[in-house]
Amino acid sequence: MTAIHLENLVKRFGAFTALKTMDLEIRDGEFMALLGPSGCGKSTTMNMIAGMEQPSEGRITFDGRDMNGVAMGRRGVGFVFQNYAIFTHMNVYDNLAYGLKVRGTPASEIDRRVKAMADFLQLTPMLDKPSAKLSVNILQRLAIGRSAIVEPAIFLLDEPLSNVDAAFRAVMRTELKHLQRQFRQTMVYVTHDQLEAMTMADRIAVMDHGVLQQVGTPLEVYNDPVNLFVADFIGSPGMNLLKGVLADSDRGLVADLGALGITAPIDPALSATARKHGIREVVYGFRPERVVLAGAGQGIAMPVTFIERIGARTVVHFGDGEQRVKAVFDNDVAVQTGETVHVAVEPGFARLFDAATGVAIREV
Ligand SMILES: Nc1ncnc2c1ncn2[C@@H]1O[C@H](COP(=O)(O)OP(=O)(O)OP(=O)(O)O)[C@@H](O)[C@H]1O
Repeated sequence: MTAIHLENLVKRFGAFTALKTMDLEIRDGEFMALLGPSGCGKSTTMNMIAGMEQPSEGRITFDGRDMNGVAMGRRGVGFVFQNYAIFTHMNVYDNLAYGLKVRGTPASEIDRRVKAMADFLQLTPMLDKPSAKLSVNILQRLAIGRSAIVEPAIFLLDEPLSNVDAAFRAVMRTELKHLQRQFRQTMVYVTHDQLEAMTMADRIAVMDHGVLQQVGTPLEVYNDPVNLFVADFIGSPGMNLLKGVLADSDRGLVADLGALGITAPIDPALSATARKHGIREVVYGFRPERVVLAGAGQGIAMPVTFIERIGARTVVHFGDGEQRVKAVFDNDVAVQTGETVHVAVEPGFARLFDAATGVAIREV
């Protein structure tokens, strides 16, 4: 296990700055996901940890040791890419054994570990199969096994599941988490898929445009996004984000949600921050999972425009135009398209953002 510290990391490719600033501590044995849209700098960050790219500024330390100038092969990292790096002229057994052989591990030890890894990844029936004949799913599983078998202190995975099919991806999410629990490696996992990050990671580093936006546990980034980017990127469907203007009323500060024709009361602690910073234009956010059906005369009356039933979950779309609301219910819900129903947000689950900066308004 090794702690990784990225300190004021910057990466430029000529005039283009791919990573504008990155300060991140990845703890010993932690599963950290680097999550963000395509081009945000995830792979660039990962390649610098691996030693494939050198930082333009800042430094990377492993357990306090500066990695600047330390070659890739001497960093003790295992790496799995989107495109599996497998020796197609070898069978499954020899691919798994390769890393141990080059390290001079005794043959009996190699045999024991290859069989244990094959068993763990359900590759035992294929051990003597030529790798060239394997399916994409099995190849990626083999690529993971081949890197994991040498038990690197740090295991880096860059979108390892993006080429495999959906059912296999779900299986591998569980297996990768198991693998990490078993070997207690420090794992850094690059993905643009928030579901992968949410289900596997201990903490998620959310990135956008070469800038780290937020680091937190899956629940922290889900419940308390620091800005509108994180609020929108995390969650499926994303957070409901309604434009509003703050106004004084006899109920204290309220957000006038224009097109919805309602005013939402603002938590006194958040009101104090908003007043202190003179914020007027806001975005009022709440998770679709926190919308509840309210009794007649309560909440907001909204027309149901569309219903998606996805197995045990139902996504109900309310309203149209700019101020639309989505709600997710765990079970089938007794509403019909075209009907007007009353909905409300569970108390304590609304979030407020400064519309000008996109930053979450927090208690001071
Ligand atoms: N060697 C390079 N030379 C020039 N630009 C590069 C180089 N490598 C990456 N970039 C650019 O840096 C930015 C970040 O790339 P990076 O691969 O880190 O993004 P990413 O978040 O991993 O996205 P993706 O999932 O699409 O790979 C992109 O705009 C990319 O085009």
